[in-house]
Amino acid sequence: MKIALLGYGRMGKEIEKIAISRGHEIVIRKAADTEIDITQADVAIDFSIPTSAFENITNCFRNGVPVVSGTTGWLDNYSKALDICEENKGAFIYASNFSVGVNIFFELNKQLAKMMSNIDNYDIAMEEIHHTKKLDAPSGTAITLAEGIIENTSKENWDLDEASSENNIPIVAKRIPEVPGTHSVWYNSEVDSIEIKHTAHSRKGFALGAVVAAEWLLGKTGVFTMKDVLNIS
Ligand SMILES: NC(=O)C1=CN([C@@H]2O[C@H](COP(=O)(O)OP(=O)(O)OC[C@H]3O[C@@H](n4cnc5c(N)ncnc54)[C@H](O)[C@@H]3O)[C@@H](O)[C@H]2O)C=CC1
Ligand SMILES: O=C(O)C1=N[C@H](C(=O)O)C[C@H](O)C1
Repeated sequence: MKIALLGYGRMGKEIEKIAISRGHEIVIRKAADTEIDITQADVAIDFSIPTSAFENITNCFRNGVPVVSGTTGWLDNYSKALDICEENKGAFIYASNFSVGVNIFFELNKQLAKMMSNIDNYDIAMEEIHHTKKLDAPSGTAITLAEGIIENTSKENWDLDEASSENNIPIVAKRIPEVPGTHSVWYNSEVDSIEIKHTAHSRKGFALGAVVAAEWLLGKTGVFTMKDVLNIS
């Protein structure tokens, strides 16, 4: 496949290595707000910045190029992007996290939330740790985890705060140099704690997942998720 990399930072460069090792060609490397001819590409992979993702993604829809996006922090515009995708009969996959491990973790988190929903005396807490260059907090992955808990319990929202409250899921975001991404969910009671945790050891898992998603998306029309790509039920 001819791939356009929309965003050529830490992730763009990691994706490039994996894409080339799987026989693909990189035809565009976009690292700023510059003009590009996206129609040269069979598929685009957007790992850019929160303020550029919407424009990058919708430019692909308008030009008939399928797009995979992993950029976080732009989701206020997500439903507008889906409308533009539909108008143009585009193809789109967004995931807050493309690694296989985290997508399994998302399902585990939902199952655990369901099990805990009728058990009293446990407080939920969540922590995400990332490198100090990360622009957004909490991470997109932490937000997806919180949404999975909200779907399956009486919790109503999340809060970037250390205090626990009746309806909130408190998320603590820590920034430590070089950490690729660590997410933990706890249920704490007076007598014990239950903890589930995912630790990324590098960016390879995110990058491989994004390339696999792009391979899977080619030739399809519509909006999909990593559950479709990985066939997780
Ligand atoms: N969904 C997932 O699995 C993962 C998502 N991410 C997310 O991906 C995004 C990128 O992460 P990193 O590569 O670590 O960041 P980075 O800061 O290393 O790279 C972002 C790149 O976007 C470029 N850029 C700026 N304006 C642009 C524009 N208008 N069009 C295209 N590129 C532009 C910047 O110059 C930079 O090279 C972040 O939002 C991060 O949270 C990161 C890892 C995994
Ligand atoms: O910015 C990062 O690095 C990461 N961002 C994603 C997120 O916000 O969840 C995914 C991963 O944790 C790395």
